[in-house]
Amino acid sequence: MKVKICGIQKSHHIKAAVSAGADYIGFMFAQSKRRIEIQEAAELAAQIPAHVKRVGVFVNPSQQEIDEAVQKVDLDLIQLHGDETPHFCRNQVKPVMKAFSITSEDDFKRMRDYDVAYYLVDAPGTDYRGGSGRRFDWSLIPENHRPEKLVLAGGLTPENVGEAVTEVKPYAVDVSSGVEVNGEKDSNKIIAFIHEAKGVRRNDNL
Ligand SMILES: O=C(O)c1ccccc1NCC(=O)[C@H](O)[C@H](O)COP(=O)(O)O
Repeated sequence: MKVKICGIQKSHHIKAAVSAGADYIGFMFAQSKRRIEIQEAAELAAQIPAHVKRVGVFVNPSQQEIDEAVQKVDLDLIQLHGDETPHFCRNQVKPVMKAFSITSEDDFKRMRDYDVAYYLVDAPGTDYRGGSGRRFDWSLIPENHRPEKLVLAGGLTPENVGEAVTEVKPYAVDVSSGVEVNGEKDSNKIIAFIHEAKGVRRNDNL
């Protein structure tokens, strides 16, 4: 199981995520309490080994904004959380992970218009367009929805990610709020989440 840790802002959280086996690390460039400036993200990204993918998260960005972040942060993937059109997604220089808020089965029909590398399914945002810490009803995900391209997000935690992996069988799981304490990322939670998602037994590291 692949794991993406989103909204990282500190170097020691990158170290925790990388050492526990994270596959993707996300930087928030959109309006969010987790927002980071491009220059800061570039400095943090330099600490990420090449086998871990760097993801830039945007909401309705301009092309110029994406291009600048791709170049300065050396992004591997672009995550789009707004109302970006299929055409906009298709015309990016890096693979796109398009986020969809799920409230009904119809939301999956909308996805058919998009030809992207990954489809991230998330609960609807509250204050922002993502990162709400809320779960959506996983039973809305159609059985045949290309599991090799599905990224499950929304309200995942170290406690429920094992169940999510077994039930939904996505390509990857994505988390932000569930690895935070008092609104800040927490290294122990990051490590626990990655281990639970990947099925690493707790005493494997002893
Ligand atoms: O995290 C945010 O603050 C955010 C704000 C605006 C757009 C997207 C945002 N997050 C994107 C993510 O990839 C989150 O990990 C995903 O929405 C799940 O969040 P959570 O339910 O908090 O685990």
